[in-house]
Amino acid sequence: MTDKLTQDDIAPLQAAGWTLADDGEAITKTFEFKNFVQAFGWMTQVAMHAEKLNHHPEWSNVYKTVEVALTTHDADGLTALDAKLAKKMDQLAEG
Ligand SMILES: C[C@H](O)[C@H](O)[C@H]1CNC2=NC(N)=NC(=O)C2=N1
Repeated sequence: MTDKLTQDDIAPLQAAGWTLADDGEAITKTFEFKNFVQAFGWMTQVAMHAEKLNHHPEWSNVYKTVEVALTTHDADGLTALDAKLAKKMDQLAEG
């Protein structure tokens, strides 16, 4: 099992707009797109990466907004997999 992230690992994610949950066990972010197709297209791309990583987001979509929470259930907290998926999500949202 991957080690838990330290505050030093989490700081750059917070700088990129991710919010640390009060219990420290998840990071959250709200992604806003131009329209539903952009939002759902992004979710589809992220889903392929999540499956490849075997690490899956908790998320919900309303029209052009996607609310995301990342945590590693197996570790009851944040691990490198969450950081990796968060970065991928940011990258795909920019492009
Ligand atoms: C059996 C399977 O490998 C595990 O359940 C994986 C699947 N996807 C997962 N996704 C997330 N976010 N956390 C996990 O602990 C996790 N575990």
